[in-house]
Amino acid sequence: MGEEVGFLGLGIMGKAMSMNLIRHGFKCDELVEHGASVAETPAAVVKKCKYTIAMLSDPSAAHSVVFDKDGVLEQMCSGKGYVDMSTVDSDTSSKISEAITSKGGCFLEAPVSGSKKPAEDGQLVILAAGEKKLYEEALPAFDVMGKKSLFLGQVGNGAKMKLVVNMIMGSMLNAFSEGLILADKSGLNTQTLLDVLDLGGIANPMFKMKGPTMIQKSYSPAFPLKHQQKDMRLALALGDENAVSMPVAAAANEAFKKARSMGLGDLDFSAVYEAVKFPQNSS
Ligand SMILES: NC(=O)C1=CN([C@@H]2O[C@H](COP(=O)(O)OP(=O)(O)OC[C@H]3O[C@@H](n4cnc5c(N)ncnc54)[C@H](OP(=O)(O)O)[C@@H]3O)[C@@H](O)[C@H]2O)C=CC1
Ligand SMILES: O=CC(=O)O
Repeated sequence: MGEEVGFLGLGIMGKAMSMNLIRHGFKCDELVEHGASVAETPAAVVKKCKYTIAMLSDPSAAHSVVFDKDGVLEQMCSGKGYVDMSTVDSDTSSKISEAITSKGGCFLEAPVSGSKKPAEDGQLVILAAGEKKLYEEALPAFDVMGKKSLFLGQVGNGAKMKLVVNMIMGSMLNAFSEGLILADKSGLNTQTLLDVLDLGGIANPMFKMKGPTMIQKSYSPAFPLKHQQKDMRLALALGDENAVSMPVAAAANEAFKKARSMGLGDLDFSAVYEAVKFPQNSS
């Protein structure tokens, strides 16, 4: 990926990831600042660039950027590559893959694990699947955006891996929220709980990072709650398809849905703490 790279989707993640590409000498299209040029439509980006990377909110956004009028597909052709790093379900990814390859292009899905700070620091974990040749071509870009890239085989495997990881993460955050509430309601100091957790076998970076801000009710979005709920929903659908019973994840999804209904969808996903707390406060 020596040539100019197109980047579609400059939200929390896309902005940080594309900035890293620019910092490391990639010429990035679709960035307003820092000397990169801006194109009007996804089709115009694809026309101009050999490689286009997308980092979009959800399956519907990933789908429409490719298939809608002035979308990626209009200018896709042999010799071009499309790398979708959004978190979507494997069906969406497969449909996009089929469309891109039917026009002669190459497709790779490459969702990432790691949030705003790892994106800024080039420390993401990249879960790629699809066209191996495109993976190899994309590695120099992945190396500046991430600390580790994995190639997981056929299209869909990257999407599934990402959903499994985020299903676990969302369930853990709910258990953590309940623990904070239980500690508080039973007269314990929540900061002491964080210290104890950090010393033991269930210490982890998420509890360490989110715990103090949750205690302070500070939910500036690194990973928007609406996206975590989307991931729980998609992971539960994957469970349906495979007849995997997931009562813990289903309960966690309900809490994220409740948080959305409370208007917390654009806050950080740790704001689920407020939804978990709410029934206790209202009783
Ligand atoms: N934030 C995080 O910690 C992580 C997020 N992810 C995943 O990465 C993806 C992006 O997340 P994040 O950056 O946080 O999300 P944001 O909500 O900050 O950004 C989403 C981006 O998608 C664009 N978009 C949405 N709908 C459309 C559409 N119909 N057509 C074109 N563009 C569209 C938005 O454009 P506009 O602003 O113009 O609406 C924006 O650039 C999601 O799939 C998320 O699940 C993965 C790992 C970590
Ligand atoms: O998808 C979110 C993350 O932190 O990874």
